[in-house]
Amino acid sequence: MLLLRYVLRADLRRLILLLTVGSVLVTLGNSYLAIYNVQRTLLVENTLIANQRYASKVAESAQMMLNTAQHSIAFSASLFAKEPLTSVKADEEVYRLVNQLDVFNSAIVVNSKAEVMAVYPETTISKGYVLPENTRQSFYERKPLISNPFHSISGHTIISISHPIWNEDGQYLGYIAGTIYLDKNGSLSRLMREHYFTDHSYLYVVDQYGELLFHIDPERVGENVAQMPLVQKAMTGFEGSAEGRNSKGIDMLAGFAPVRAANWGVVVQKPREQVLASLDEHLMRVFWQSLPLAILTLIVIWFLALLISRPLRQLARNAERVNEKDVQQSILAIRSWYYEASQLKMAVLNAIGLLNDKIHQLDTVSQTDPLTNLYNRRGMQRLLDEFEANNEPFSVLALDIDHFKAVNDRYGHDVGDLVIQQLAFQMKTFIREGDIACRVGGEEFLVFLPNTNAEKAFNLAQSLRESIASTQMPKVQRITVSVGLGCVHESVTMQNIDLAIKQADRALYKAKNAGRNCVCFSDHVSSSKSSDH
Ligand SMILES: Nc1nc2c(ncn2[C@@H]2O[C@H](COP(=O)(O)OP(=O)(O)OP(=O)(O)O)[C@@H](O)[C@H]2O)c(=O)[nH]1
Repeated sequence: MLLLRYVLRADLRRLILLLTVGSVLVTLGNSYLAIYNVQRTLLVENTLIANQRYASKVAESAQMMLNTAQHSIAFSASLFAKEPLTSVKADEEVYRLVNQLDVFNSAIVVNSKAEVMAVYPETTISKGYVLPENTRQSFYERKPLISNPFHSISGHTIISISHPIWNEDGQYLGYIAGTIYLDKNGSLSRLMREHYFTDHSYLYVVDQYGELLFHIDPERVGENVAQMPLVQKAMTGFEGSAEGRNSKGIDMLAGFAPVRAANWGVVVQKPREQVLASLDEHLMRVFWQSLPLAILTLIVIWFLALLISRPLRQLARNAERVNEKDVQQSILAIRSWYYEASQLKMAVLNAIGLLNDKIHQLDTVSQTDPLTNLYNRRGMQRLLDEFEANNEPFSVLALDIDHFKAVNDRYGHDVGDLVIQQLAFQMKTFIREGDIACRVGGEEFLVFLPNTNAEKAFNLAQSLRESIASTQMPKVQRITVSVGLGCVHESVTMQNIDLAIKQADRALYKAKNAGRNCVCFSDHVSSSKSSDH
């Protein structure tokens, strides 16, 4: 809401700020997203590769252990080929197998009648025990075997590694076998446990039927997980990696590798969420590290926005007060340091110049009499204000055409106008530079003579009157004027000015009464003591 209000009160600076800050934020967001995506892909790929390598390494170790076990059993079987298979010899061999290698949990020698000849350690099975039919795989197949996992009579899940015993004549004497527990006491289990991870990764081993041979949760050993897609991949006999769900519905990144000697699959996996958790931390670190620079960037943007918008802002502010006197000065002072601002500044200055000219024109028109182009009463008042402001003494002539009514009556109004125009022209030509003539009524004029005393003014008035009287006028041949004179000598106040004009009027009246075509004046003109003559 606040942001909306801020935008709605938009000015250039805010817009630049919003635009640039928005762009920076979008760019930053994009960068974070890109970093996140690239890092996530990398992390997932690296985890998959790492898990595959680990699975491969563990599978290799298991393979080596099984190979060692097979070689040991094969060596023991070869011993009986050279020497007669006696009970004592068999006892010695099973004892050696279990204790020397630390691979087998138990060992057994079965003779050609499927009777146990030797067993170590003696548990539920003892010498003379005849193997039941369903446990005679090694006995019948007569070849080196790694059995499928099975539950022993003693309650362990075990595998058996067996080798047939042939004497030198090729006669089958039975077989020797070592067993490995798959539960926590077994050598295979110990081997797997060495590969425990501390980072939420874990591994498990399945046989060719998808049964768990090893799992970090010992309770799950023996469970069939063949339906799990990851397990199915691991059971293909190839090394690889894949993403998939575990039995609890958790997304996993898994690597797998086969133990070919036993058709097993080793799977190493890590929850995807755990892998990506580090990425979130990483991204937060990137965010905090880039924050000072981002803040600095925003400050620089703010400063630049200020710098760019400043001349335009100042121009706009000045445009608001275009009527004020000093506006042109303040616009000239604006530092328009780039092209657009400088052009705008010129345009605004030109516009203000034009406006002032226009105002001046209108002003002049409003202060000028259209018929004669002399000042009218309004123009005269401005003049008087200046006299007062400058405390400038002056004399004033009140001038009126004699018997002008007769002119109008005889020649018509148009001729009367021409006469007024001609008279005005003659007055303007006659008066000195600095003197000012005004038309204040139909055929009444006031002529202001700055810094001119009464005597000088009187002489001037006489000359003007004579000049008019001797000038040829349109149609009417000749006209005369009567002139009254007033003066302001000192203390040029508006009151004294009014008094001087009134005195000039009265003097004019006097001149009319004196027979016209003459000049009369008041000698005391600037104070109430003045009187007319
Ligand atoms: N043509 C013309 N006549 C004007 C104008 N303004 C005033 N008048 C006339 O000027 C005449 C002034 O006459 P009056 O004031 O009686 O005085 P006068 O006839 O000049 O006689 P005195 O002043 O006493 O000598 C009137 O007839 C007005 O109509 C104008 O602009 N043009």
